[in-house]
Formats: sequence, structure tokens, C-alpha cells
Amino acid sequence: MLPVVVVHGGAGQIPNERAEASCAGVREAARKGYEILMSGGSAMDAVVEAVAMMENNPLYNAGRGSVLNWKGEVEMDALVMDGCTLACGAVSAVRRVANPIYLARLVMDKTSHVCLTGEGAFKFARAMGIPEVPEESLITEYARKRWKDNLNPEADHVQNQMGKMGTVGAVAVDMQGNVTAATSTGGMLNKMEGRVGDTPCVGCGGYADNQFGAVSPTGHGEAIMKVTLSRLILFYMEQGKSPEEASDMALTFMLERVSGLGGVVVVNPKGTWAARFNSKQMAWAAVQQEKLHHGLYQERILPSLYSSHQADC
Ligand SMILES: NC(=O)C[C@H](N)C(=O)O
Repeated sequence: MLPVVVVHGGAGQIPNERAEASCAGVREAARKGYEILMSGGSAMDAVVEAVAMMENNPLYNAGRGSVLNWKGEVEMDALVMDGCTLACGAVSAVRRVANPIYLARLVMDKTSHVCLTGEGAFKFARAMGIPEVPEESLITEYARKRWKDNLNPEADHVQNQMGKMGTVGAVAVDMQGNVTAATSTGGMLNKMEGRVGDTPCVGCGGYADNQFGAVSPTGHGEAIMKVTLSRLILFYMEQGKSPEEASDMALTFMLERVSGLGGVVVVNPKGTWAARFNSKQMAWAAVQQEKLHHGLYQERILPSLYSSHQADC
């Protein structure tokens, strides 16, 4: 088994002026995760720290830089999962915390629950000593401008969300062969207040099981939930598919069945990994055997957003 960390910075179409920095951010996060693994750290520490680093980077739609809901507020979702025990922790629609991924991990470690939401999640953060941050500190000029532009009811929210910036996520395999997944997001641009996306839903916004592997997805949350994307990929892997084949099959199914756009990072317990997407771009990076791999564009074209498949019911 070969330890590895694979991270993504969201599926979509990244504006040219943000592309380079988005790619640099995922590379930095993957290196950070890998350093943790190489110093004997756990796969859980590696994915949580890689994701926290991207939450702190205002370029991504997670933590600082999150997109705004229709009222102009930040509500964030996050999930962690440990493939050794199937322990998982999540928060949804949480406000005024800098790193929802740390809070998700605390839900896993310190409670008997899997997911805490809204005000309850925020109160739990305070009880755990996580400081309250002003909402303003999470909001960037860029996010506010996009929110304003999209107040127009005619705006295509799914297309706009997918078009500009993304959720962050990571998967890893450590030296003990444990696999983990972590995902964090501000959700969909101009979403309704209280909207919960795929990210905190186990099997949708991430999954990890030492028997099969781990997945962290990004993309249109409602579509991801309808096909339980993360678990579907692991189901295909359980049937003998490689991480790449399983990802492509599941992403194609999501596109054809519910017109869903998105991308995933995936590992199996041996350390075979994949970063695949059916959107135009997804910033991703992986480190294994001291080698950094990274990308932004499709290498091999999957059915893309430009071929509009609609399932007939
Ligand atoms: N860009 C994203 O990945 C959004 C996230 N999956 C959500 O729907 O909340």
C-alpha cells in the first residue's frame, strides 16, 4: 500500500484570473497532507489539515470565501469520515466558525451523533472552545459581488455556482492502510436559507471504508444527493472497478440520470487514486511517493455539461 493524499478545489469553470492561484492552493494543501502522512500522521489528520488550509484560502467556496445564501449570509456544511471504524462527523448550515471541518471532526470525536446543524452546531462549537468569528471575516468582495449579481431571479444559480469556484475536499491513505475523506463547502450560490447540500450527508458528500476506499465529491449538491455519488463510486469499486473506472461510471450516471455536474477525488486502500470530473474544470492535486501530480482540465473527455442529457421519466 502506498500512502497518498488527493485534494480538490471544486468542479466548475474557473475564471482565468483565478486559475493559477486555485491550482497553487490545491498543490499546497496536498503537500501539507502528504507531509503529515510521511511524519507518521493519520489519514484523518492529513485530510482535515489539507481541507482546513483550503478553508482558510479565500479563493475557495469553503470557510473564508464561502458563497452567500439569498439573504447575503454564510452557512457552511462539512463532513469527515474514518474508513477504519466508519466513524463520521458532520455539520450543516453552520455560521460564524472559521473552519467547519474542525467542527465536523469534533462531532465525530466528542458526540454520539453524526451531524449537528445550524444554531445547535454553533453552540457545540462554543462549548468545544472554537471561537466565534464575525460573519464579515468569512465574506470576500468577490463572494458579495457574485451574490448581488445573482439576486436577479432570472440568473441560473446552478450554472453560476458551478461556473466560478468550488467546494474543497480531500481523501487519503496512511501508512497503516486507513482511508479517510473530508469535504467542506459554503454550498450553492444564493441558496435558500437553511438549504443543506450533499456535503454533510454521509454517502453523498463523502464516504470512507477501509475495505473499498474513500471519496470526496464536488458539484451540484442536489444531483449528488439524488445518486448518492460517493457511495455509488465505492459500490462500483466493490464490484471490481478501479477508482478511475468507478468515478467515470458514477459521474456519467449522474449526468445522464439527473443532468448532474461535478467531480471527485478517490482512493482505494492500496493507494490507487483518481481525480475525475464531468464539468469543464476541477483544480486537483495528489502526492504519492514524493511526486506531486496536479491538473485543472479534462485529459479524456467525459460526457460534459455541453451535451445535455435529460432522463425521460
Ligand atoms: N460547489 C460545490 O461542490 C457545492 C456543494 N456540492 C453543494 O452543493 O453544496
